[in-house]
Amino acid sequence: MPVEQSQGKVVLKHPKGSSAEILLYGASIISWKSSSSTDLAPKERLFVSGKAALDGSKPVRGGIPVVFPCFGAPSHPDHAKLPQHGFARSEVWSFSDVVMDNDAGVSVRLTLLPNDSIKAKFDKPFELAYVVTLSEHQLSTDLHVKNSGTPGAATLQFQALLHNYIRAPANDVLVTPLQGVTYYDKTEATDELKAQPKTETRPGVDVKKFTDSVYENAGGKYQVVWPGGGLELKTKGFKDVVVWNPQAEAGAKIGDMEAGGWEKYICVEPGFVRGFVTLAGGETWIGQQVLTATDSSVLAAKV
Ligand SMILES: O=P(O)(O)OC[C@H]1O[C@@H](O)[C@H](O)[C@@H](O)[C@@H]1O
Repeated sequence: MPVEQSQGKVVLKHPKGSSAEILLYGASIISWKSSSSTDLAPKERLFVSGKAALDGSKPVRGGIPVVFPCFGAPSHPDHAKLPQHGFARSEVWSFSDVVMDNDAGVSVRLTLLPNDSIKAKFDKPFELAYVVTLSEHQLSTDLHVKNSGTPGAATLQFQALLHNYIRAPANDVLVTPLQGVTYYDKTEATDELKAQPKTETRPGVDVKKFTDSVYENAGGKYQVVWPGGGLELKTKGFKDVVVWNPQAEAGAKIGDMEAGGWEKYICVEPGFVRGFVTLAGGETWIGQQVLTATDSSVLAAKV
């Protein structure tokens, strides 16, 4: 069966061998195995820490957590009661339906609506739908955010981000093309320095040291390459991108990070995180990413 559901998990299987596993908890994708056009053996493309909780007791350290309605510590008054990165990654979503099931791909929709625990912290009318589509070499994830209030009712203001933990040798990986893009460096010591815009000068961004950079209006299409491997990210609606790797400096302080885990991934996270999306009652916003497994020589030729 191309879509299997069991014990809080949805598994997608493509006839050509790729697969994806999604927890209803947080709609967190915890595995994506895919071949590429030049490497025909499906292999794991995401990193999940060996110490990650997968039992719904805390957000998953790895995979693709969904960040909504705030990125980082809340900075908007509507989000004041929320934890870092909001509630979407720590609520149980509902399986809605199979959207597509054919040779091109298999696709499912999960949804999250306000419940009592959310309303206690964020009493705004919203509906979230998350459509995950698996094809031979690609994984697409679309986040639909609706202000479910009536036209003329209060606006819904939010940030959203897909926190991709891409399995890659962190000390050999490069992200392009971010040269010339304005970014904010969250590794700086003070709030004042964190808020100061910098301009990226590197043709390829590495994470050999502790990196936590928020690139604003970053272009929407990125290559993540390392010797012998690579991924391409294409996005819509997510105008910004965050590049994060804690290295040992910050990684050793993360309780659910396995020893040396920071050497095994890079987070490249498309989001709308500088400023806020504002939706009037009845309006919907869509943020989309398409991850394509490919090999670095193909990507290098495109850069
Ligand atoms: O530990 P968390 O809440 O999952 O966050 C991990 C990281 O997520 C990144 O998106 C942030 O830019 C970092 O500042 C943060 O440390």
